[in-house]
Amino acid sequence: MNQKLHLIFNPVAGQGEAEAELSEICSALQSKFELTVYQTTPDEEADFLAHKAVEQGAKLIVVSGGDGTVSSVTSALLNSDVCLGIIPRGTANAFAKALSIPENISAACEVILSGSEQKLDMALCNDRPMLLLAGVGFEAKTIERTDREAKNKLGSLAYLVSGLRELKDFDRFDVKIETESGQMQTTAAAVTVANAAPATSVLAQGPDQIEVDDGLLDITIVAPESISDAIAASYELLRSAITNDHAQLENIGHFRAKQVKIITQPPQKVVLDGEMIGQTPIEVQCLPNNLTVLVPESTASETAEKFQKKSTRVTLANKMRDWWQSWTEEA
Ligand SMILES: Nc1ncnc2c1ncn2[C@@H]1O[C@H](COP(=O)(O)OP(=O)(O)OP(=O)(O)O)[C@@H](O)[C@H]1O
Repeated sequence: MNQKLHLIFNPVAGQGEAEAELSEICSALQSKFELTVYQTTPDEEADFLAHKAVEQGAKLIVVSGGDGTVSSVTSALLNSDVCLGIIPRGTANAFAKALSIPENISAACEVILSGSEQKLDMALCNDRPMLLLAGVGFEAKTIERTDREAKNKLGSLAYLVSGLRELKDFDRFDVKIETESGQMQTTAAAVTVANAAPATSVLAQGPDQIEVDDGLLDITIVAPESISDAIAASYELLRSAITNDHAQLENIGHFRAKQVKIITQPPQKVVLDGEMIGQTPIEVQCLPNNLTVLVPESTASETAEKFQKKSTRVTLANKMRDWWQSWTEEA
């Protein structure tokens, strides 16, 4: 008998033809799985449906929608042995990009049919599940400015347009950051705490590479003095994302921690995995190896290779800790 698969499908995500996309997904997956399909509605959101599927004994849940839908489903999977598949159909598809899952429906279905299981870290931000990142300040304002109408018209360019508008009058704020190894205070325009992030999440790109399975959060602080500084910082972060090299401007800081508390003055808006969740303060805690996701074979083998390079990573982490200590002593 075929393995059971529970599909959670958001019919309004993205800009495609939902009905045709659903039937494409079902016919691709039916060859190997016995499907139960749930469609999200304003009353029955993805997290509710995912909890329902888990209660019915689901061992494999596939989510198809944008980042909001994927994030919602992960909330039902914390600390469980349920495996998650992703068929991205949103505007930004940051989860899929971060895990190298293709944005084309038939290629994403192929990953469900023949991909590999990978264990990923999850995190909790103010007790809500976080798979990608929490943005404080600039990023949150950019996301808030990007409405449904703009996303329908411009797709992912809508985020860029909002970001450029926001850049024109960016604000700075005082921030106190506490981790398990120390605390610091500074003035910043954006603070980003990332568990995983695609290259398109520019403000998270302080480090050379964001590891999805290292048990650590990557914290990037951008502290420009002027608009031209802000533009230079954005450019440097973009370069860091493209070249996998860490950002090298004086007004960009980066470090790693298992948990972090961020307090700002005045309070700043916070975006969590693409959704506005309120204001600072936030507390984020990494939950190592908490989620199992189906990824392309190539992503899984890259991860295995990374484990062989673990000694290099430990050296880098030690360097980072020394840098963090000297920075906190100066602050
Ligand atoms: N049937 C529905 N009708 C109206 N809204 C829905 C329905 N199902 C889900 N939603 C809403 O869809 C939103 C989630 O959309 P999602 O983030 O997945 O897609 P997106 O906005 O296209 O993508 P992205 O986050 O990449 O920009 C939630 O706010 C949820 O309330």
